[in-house]
Amino acid sequence: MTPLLDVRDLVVRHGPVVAVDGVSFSLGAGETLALVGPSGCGKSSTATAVLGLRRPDAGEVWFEGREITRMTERQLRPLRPAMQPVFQDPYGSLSPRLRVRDAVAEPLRVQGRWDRETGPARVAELLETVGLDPALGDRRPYELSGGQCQRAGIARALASDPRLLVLDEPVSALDPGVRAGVLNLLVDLRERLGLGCLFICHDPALVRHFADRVAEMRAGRIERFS
Ligand SMILES: Nc1ncnc2c1ncn2[C@@H]1O[C@H](COP(=O)(O)OP(=O)(O)OP(=O)(O)O)[C@@H](O)[C@H]1O
Repeated sequence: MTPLLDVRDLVVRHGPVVAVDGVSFSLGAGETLALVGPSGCGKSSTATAVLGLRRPDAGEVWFEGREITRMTERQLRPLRPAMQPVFQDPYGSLSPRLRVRDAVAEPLRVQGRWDRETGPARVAELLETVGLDPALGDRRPYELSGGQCQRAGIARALASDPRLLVLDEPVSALDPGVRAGVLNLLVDLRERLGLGCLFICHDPALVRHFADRVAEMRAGRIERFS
């Protein structure tokens, strides 16, 4: 079967620094692969290349059987909703200007899927899906706790009906007390929605709880899978 994501011999350089040095892995639909390793080993650089946010210097990224590495922005645009990032900083993924309700609605509007009749109920449903009271939709991000804000960012990602989530340290900035809640939410969503997840994390203990497979990265390379 065609994998959801197939990364082949990926190389990413930042000037003279070789951040990713020939990384290959694949990920099936509904599967979670964790990328673990020390700070600076190239995890985030891998993520940005997978998401098509930067072109790799060499190698290929295939998404659902299509090679996206050499696509133009125009060709890539219809695929972008299917691959959604969730970043470390919960406040960074939501515009401070927008109420949470509008931030979650924005992908629906941008993708031409907003319906004035059903849209508000869809937004409320998305907020409930991530364990937030829809009444919090009236607030702006800075009026939410870190955990609530990360949940709102996940609701926004889900508004695009993604098939792949690329989670870059999604709970690392949260208080230890709320981490487990957000992690359990991610486990639940992954199972309910059949999402493929590339889960980037520096904490091997967290990863064991969450991933089907673990790729250990060091100095730009995957040293082993377990
Ligand atoms: N925009 C950039 N410009 C220059 N060097 C960069 C840039 N982004 C990353 N690097 C370098 O590339 C290497 C890999 O960084 P990357 O952020 O991908 O690793 P990481 O494993 O995600 O680290 P962390 O867990 O600290 O985020 C590091 O040496 C880093 O300093």
